[in-house]
This record gives sequence, structure tokens and C-alpha cells, in this order.
Amino acid sequence: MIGRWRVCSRAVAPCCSSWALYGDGGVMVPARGCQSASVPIVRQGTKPDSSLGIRSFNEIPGLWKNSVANLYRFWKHDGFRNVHRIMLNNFKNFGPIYREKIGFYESVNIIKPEDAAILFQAEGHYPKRLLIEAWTAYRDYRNHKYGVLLKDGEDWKSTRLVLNKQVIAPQVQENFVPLLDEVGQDFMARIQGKIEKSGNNKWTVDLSNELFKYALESVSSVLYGERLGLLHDHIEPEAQHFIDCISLMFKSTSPMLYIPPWLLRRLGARVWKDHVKAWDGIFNQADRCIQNMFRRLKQESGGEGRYPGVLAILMLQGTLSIADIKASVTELMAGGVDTTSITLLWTLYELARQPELQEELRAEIAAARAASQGDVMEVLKMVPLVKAALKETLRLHPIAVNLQRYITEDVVIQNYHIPSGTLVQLGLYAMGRDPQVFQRPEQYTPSRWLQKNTRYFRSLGFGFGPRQCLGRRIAETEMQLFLIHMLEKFRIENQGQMDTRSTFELIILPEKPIVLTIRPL
Ligand code: HEM
Repeated sequence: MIGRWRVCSRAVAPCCSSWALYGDGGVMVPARGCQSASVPIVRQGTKPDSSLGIRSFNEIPGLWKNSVANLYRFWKHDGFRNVHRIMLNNFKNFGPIYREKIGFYESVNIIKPEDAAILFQAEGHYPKRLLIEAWTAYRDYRNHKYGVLLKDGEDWKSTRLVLNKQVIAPQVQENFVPLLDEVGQDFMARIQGKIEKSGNNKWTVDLSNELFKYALESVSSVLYGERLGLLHDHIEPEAQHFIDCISLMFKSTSPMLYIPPWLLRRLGARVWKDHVKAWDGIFNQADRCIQNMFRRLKQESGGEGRYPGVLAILMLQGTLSIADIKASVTELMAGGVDTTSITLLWTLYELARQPELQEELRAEIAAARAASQGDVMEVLKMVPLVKAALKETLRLHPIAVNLQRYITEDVVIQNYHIPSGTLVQLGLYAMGRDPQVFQRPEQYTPSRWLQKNTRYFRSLGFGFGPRQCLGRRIAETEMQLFLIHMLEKFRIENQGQMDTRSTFELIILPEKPIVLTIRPL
């Protein structure tokens, strides 16, 4: 105890709150004990003690005193689409911690890995992100249940624990691999077909819509154990509509982070109407897939040993209610499209700029193929550079601009007292580009992740702890298989494009189309 404050140097390793660890920083199932480490955390107390030199919450630099003026300034600088660049600037201006209030959105923002460690240590047993009111408002409006993404407290935890076992536990990967590998191979056959059709031995294209289809086909095959057929030339209009709705859902969310959805709804604002239209499309398509699945389950007596998909397993298991399963499966489907496809697009963009890196990756993949004698699971264990490339993409082009938690205890970060209940955000985009955290951050260098001691609270693209990305296992497997197949068959070239800027539409995506040329090896 120091004064009224207790300083605790408990573990800030990637494991806390009595959950056991799965993979890279993943904390998934209840377990005993916690690892040890050394970051001091103020655990209790109501007021900062100036005799310790700890500065008060109100001394944190930033723009938080006039939230309406801040909203106006933010809107004038096209902030809705520039959140990531504004954060980067704020860290340059205010230093490694700043406080902000824009409209009704109030936060403390941090950038250092060691501060991220303190943040996640203080996330409590039921980690909570910023509630995206637009998403809950839609569900309340249409009377839909909340799924794992939006649930809270014990309700979230019990659902998440059931889902973890089917979606993210290491042992489920072998169920997914044959399905995802098949989708990967079909995608490559599709590219080959396009190249042949072009008549000049190459295909020059903005791949984004193709990648959306690849991602939806992949996630659906895992969720429903069945192919949607999106990699054919003619796809069902509902499937394309679903893809368009996901983009619209993300795009229409970002203004509603700062302006309450109930107000926009009352004003009959376009953004609210678009948002409803988008979620309606998402829920309708997910419902169609779920209904098909029900029908199939009733008709089929036995699955001849074939993996039936996450949805069927959850239904047969009967631990969650049908309404809960539907809500979470819809969210998994919605979360599984733009995230992986945009990450793959950025990866191809970076690889197109570095032909020699493509060769290095090809050599690694060829060696893994030769050593694994046709076993895809084995190949996946032998491609560290492929995995590092995806990490590097998420460093420079993270899907989420920040990671957020409402802290459940008082902490001291950068010598400022932050009271329990505050929304603290780790600037993921800004951290990835901070030269004090990553040497030569502007360079795409996957091998940096192969060096020892580079990972301490730095590789956080999928979040951290028990509330990290639930779809991580699917996403990683899907993206690794994609790169393996792609690099085995094709060379990726760019069109001499200058740097492509990114824009914020709740997730970070390229501002303009990325046009690539794909040639057979
Ligand atoms: C490159 C791909 C992806 C990235 C970078 C990504 C990133 C993230 C991040 C940063 C979070 C918040 C984690 C936190 O707060 O600690 C998250 C949550 C989530 N993601 Fe992903 N994601 C990806 C793919 C997917 C896929 C493929 C799915 C579905 C199959 C998915 C489903 C979810 C769900 C359901 C949550 C909420 C989990 C919860 O609240 O318990 N994500 N994701």
C-alpha cells in the first residue's frame, strides 16, 4: 500500500482473469492461475496522491472540454473518414496519452505496448468494448436478440464459452482446413479461368469484390458445412446483396459513433435508413442460410463422417437456445467478410511491391509442401513467413483503428490516474506506425515478426484476451491457405500505383480501388 493506493505488480503476460491461453495472446477457457510479470498497476483508491507524482485525470492532455465544438471541428475535417489519421496526429501533438470527447464519445487514448499491457490487465472478467449503439438500436428496433458481439456480462461469457469450443479452440482447425482448402483451390481455378479468357496470359483487376466472395464462401462453408457457390460466374443476387449490405452497414455505422442513433432515427436521417436497410439484408441472408441448414438437418440421417459445420454442431448440442445461435451465427457471418478480404487485398498490394519477398515466400511454401507429403495441416505448421506476412499486414493496415476496453479498476498510465469505468482505447493503427515501437515502420517487413522479443503486446490485430476476435482461427486459416495457393500459382504485380491511402468506414479500407495484375508462374 502506498497512501490510499495499492500498487500491484501482478501478471501482465498474455493471460489473466483466470482464463486459459489459446495461441498468440488468446485467452479462451476458464482455468486456474495466472502468469507472473512486472507492470505496476494501481488497484484501488479514489483520488490521485500528488505526493507520488501521479497526475490527475483532468490533467491528461487532449480535446475533451467542449464536446460540441470538438464534434464540429471533427466533422469539418472530414473526421468520420479520417479517424485513424486524426489519432496519429493527436499522438504526435499530445504525446503517448490523450483524452478526447467528440459529441457523446469520450475516451482516453494510448499507444505504447507496455500501456496496452496495463489496459488488458484491468479489463475485468467481462471485458467490454465501446457499445456500438447503432448496432444495438437496430436489434432493438427489429426485436432481434443480441449475439456474442453485442452481449455483455455473464450472458456474454456463457455464450462465448460455448462458441469458443466450436470456433476458436485449436483442435477445431482440422475441421475447417479441408473446407477452406477447397474454397482456396476453387478460387485459384477461377483466377486461372479469367487469365485464360483474357487471351494475354494475365488478369488485371480490382480484386476486392472477388475477395469479398471468397471470404463469404469461406466463412459460410465453415458455419454451414456447405458451399454457397459464390465462385461461379453467376451467383445468386441475394449473396451479392449480402456483400453490399455488409459494406453499407460498416459505412453507415461510423457517423453514429458520434451522433446518437435515436436522434438520427427521429430526424428520419438517411444514414439511419441505410443502416436499417443494411442490417435487414444481412439478417435476411443469414436467416435463409440457417433455414436451409434446418431443412438439411431434418432430411439427412447421418453425415457420413463429414464435418457438418458450426451451426449444425451448435444445434445438435443444444446448449444455446436457437435464438441465441441464430444471433451469434449471423454476427459471425457478418464479421467474416470485409475483415479477411480487405486484409488479403492489402497483403497482395504489399507483395506486388516486393517481387523478391514473393520469391522468399514461395520458397518457404515449396519446402513446406515437400516436407509435408500432401498433408495441408502440416504445411500450415511450416510456413512462419506466410504467417508473419499477415501479421505485418495487420500492423500497417489493421482492420480496427483501435482496441477498446472499459477498465474495471483504477490504473495509472503514463503517470496519469485513470478512474475505473473509463473507456480506454489502444490506437492500433498509430502503434503500428510508431517508430519507437517498430523500427522503420513504413516498411513492409514480415521477417521482423520472426525475431525474438518482438511480440510483447505488439501483434494485436485480432484484439486480446477472452474478448479477442472470435473468428480469428477461421480468419487466419482462410488467409494463410489463400496466400499459399496464390503464391504457388501466380505472380502478383502492381500497376506502378503510388501509395494507396486508406479511409475509415468503421473498419480501415483502401480509399481507392487497388488494381493488380495476376500472371501464372
Ligand atoms: C483479418 C480478419 C479479422 C480481423 C483483423 C478481426 C479483428 C477483430 C477485432 C480487433 C475484434 C475486437 C477484439 C477485441 O476487442 O479484443 C474482433 C472481434 C470479433 N470478430 Fe473479428 N476480425 C477478423 C475476422 C473475423 C472473422 C472471419 C469473424 C467471423 C467468422 C470474426 C468475428 C468476430 C466476432 C464475433 C467478434 C466479437 C467477439 C466478442 O465480442 O466476444 N472476425 N475482430
